[in-house]
Amino acid sequence: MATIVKGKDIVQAKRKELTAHVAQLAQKPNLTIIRVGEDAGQLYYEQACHRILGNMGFEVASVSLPIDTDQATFNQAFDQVNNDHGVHGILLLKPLPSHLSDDYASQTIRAEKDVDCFGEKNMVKIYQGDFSSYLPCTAQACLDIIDALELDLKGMRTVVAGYSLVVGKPLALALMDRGATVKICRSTTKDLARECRDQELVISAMGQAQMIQADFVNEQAVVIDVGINEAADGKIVGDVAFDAVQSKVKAITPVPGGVGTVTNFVLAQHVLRAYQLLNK
Ligand SMILES: Nc1nc(=O)c2c([nH]1)NC[C@@H]1CN(c3ccc(C(=O)N[C@@H](CCC(=O)O)C(=O)O)cc3)C=[N+]21
Repeated sequence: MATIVKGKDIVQAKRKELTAHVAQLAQKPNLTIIRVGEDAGQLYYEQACHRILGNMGFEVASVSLPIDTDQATFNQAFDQVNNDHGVHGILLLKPLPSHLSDDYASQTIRAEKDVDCFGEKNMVKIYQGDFSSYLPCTAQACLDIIDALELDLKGMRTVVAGYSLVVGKPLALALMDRGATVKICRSTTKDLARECRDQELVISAMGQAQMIQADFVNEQAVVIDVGINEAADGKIVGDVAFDAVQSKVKAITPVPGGVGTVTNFVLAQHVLRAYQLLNK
């Protein structure tokens, strides 16, 4: 039986501290979420942000644009949020509809407001090995879970399955920076089971339910499930076949209640940092 790694246990004490800190500020730190369309995963995250950051004393606002918004209108809406002095952190929900590019937003976002690290300035730093600025919240959440488990990443055989700009790629770079031996896979990797089977740490961020099965893992493995997928019955599930895998491995994060919970807390930390940077 695996240790079930609950996000709540990792963030609970720190959440109290952060809430107390926020209560003492002159003004509520503001997170503004920009969403185009009505994607289920994005709405789920957005609602969680409103509820959880709201309860911690943040001000959370949403700018919701229709799915057929054109590029000029999108850029204009982005400018408005980026230039608004009342906004401290910006979360642009991904993915955007395929007819829209985030090039303009990524090139112009004020680095201090870039709490999910999609802007070019912050992204380049990560590529250069400078992790002093923001890391995307979900990638940071995985590192926080690794730290809570006190895993020694030096030389650790690690698979990152999934290579998105918001999770897989920055996470792989951060793990390499900490000395891990990182193998990057994706859902189309030939024989993914074979690539995962002898790994000490398996992180799945592919966004496909039931991808990681019991024969992908060994008894010593730690499994971090980043996936957020909607099952046929409307429930949210991860990338890992949880019941089968948890009976075999050393430790595993559940969905919901695992990485997502920590992601939300990291976002709150980043918005507080944005507030501090902008009020210096
Ligand atoms: N630019 C960008 N960054 C993202 O990080 C991003 C995104 N776009 N688009 C959508 C997906 C989805 N996602 C979630 C993160 C946390 C929860 C979450 O907080 N879940 C909690 C609680 C949910 C609840 O209690 O309702 C949990 O799993 O325990 C959910 C979903 C981030 N995404």
